[in-house]
Amino acid sequence: MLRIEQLTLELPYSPRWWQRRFATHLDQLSFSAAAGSLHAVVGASGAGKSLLAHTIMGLLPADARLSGQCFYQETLLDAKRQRHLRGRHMALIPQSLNALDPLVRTQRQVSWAANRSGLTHKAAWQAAGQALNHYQLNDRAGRAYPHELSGGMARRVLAAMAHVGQASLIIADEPTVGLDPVQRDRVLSALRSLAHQGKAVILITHDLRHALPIADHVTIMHQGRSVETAPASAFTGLGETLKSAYAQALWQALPDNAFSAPQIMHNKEGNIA
Ligand SMILES: Nc1ncnc2c1ncn2[C@@H]1O[C@H](COP(=O)(O)OP(=O)(O)OP(=O)(O)O)[C@@H](O)[C@H]1O
Ligand code: NI
Repeated sequence: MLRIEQLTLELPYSPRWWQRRFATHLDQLSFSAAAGSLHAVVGASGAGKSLLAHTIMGLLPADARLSGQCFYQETLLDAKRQRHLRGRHMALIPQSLNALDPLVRTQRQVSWAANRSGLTHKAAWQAAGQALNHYQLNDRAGRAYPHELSGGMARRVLAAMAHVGQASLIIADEPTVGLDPVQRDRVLSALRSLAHQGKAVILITHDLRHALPIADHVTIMHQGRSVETAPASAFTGLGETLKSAYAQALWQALPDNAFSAPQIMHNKEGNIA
C-alpha cells in the first residue's frame, strides 16, 4: 500500500539571522506498510515521526529539501497525487489539536471530513454522528466548538474524522496522548479494527507499550533514521531476535521488563540516553 524508500528530509534553519543552513531530520528512511496491517513507528520525542507523517501527506513547508521516494499503491507519490489523495484516500490524525477549525461545531467538522471522502451530505452527517458515538462523544460534544472540548475530547474528534472517511491509508500521529486508559484502549482498538477492514494503518507513538499489542510490524526511529523494522512478535523475552541494540534497549527498559533496567541510562524525559 505504502512504500517509503531512502527518504531524506532537510529543513532550513538560521544559526544567525543572515545565515541559512539545512538540518537533516529524516535520514535515508525506508519501510513499507501493507493493506490490512498496522505498522507502528516508535521513537523518542524529536525523532522525526511527525515530519515523516507530514512528508507522506505532502504537508511540508515549501522550502523543505526532500530526496528518496514514497509509493502509494505502487505509484509514485508526488505533490499532485498527494493533493488528490489527501483526505480522501489518505487520512491523517494529526498530533496537533490546532488542526480542528475553531469556528466549526464538532459534528459539522466530522461530517465535512466524511463528505470530502465521498459521502453525500446526508450520509456524511449520519456517519459523523455514528463516529462521534463510537468515540463516546455525546450530542452535546457534537454541538460544541473546539474550545469547548477537553484535550482528550478534541483528540477523539480528530480520530473520528479519520475514521469516518473511506481512506485506505490512515496515519495516526500520537492519537492517544492525554487520554485515560479506557479511552486510549478504545482508540487503539478502533485503529486495529480499521486494519482488520483492510486499510493500512500507521500508528506513530513514543510508547512501545501502546504499539505492541496491536501492531503487526514496528519501525523503531532514532534521530531521523529507521534503526530497525521488526515484527511485533520479536519484542519478547530479552529481545534476542531484535537486530539492533537500540531496539533491545527500548524493549528491555519497559517497566514490566525491569529485570534489565540497571543496564539502561535514562535522561530526564525518560528517554534512553
Ligand atoms: N517546520 C519545521 N521546521 C524546522 N524544524 C522542524 C520543523 N518541524 C519539526 N522540526 C524539527 O524536526 C525534528 C523532528 O520533529 P518531529 O515533530 O518530527 O518529532 P517527533 O518525533 O514527532 O517528536 P514528538 O514525539 O515530540 O512529537 C525536531 O528537532 C524538530 O525541532
Ligand atoms: Ni510528533
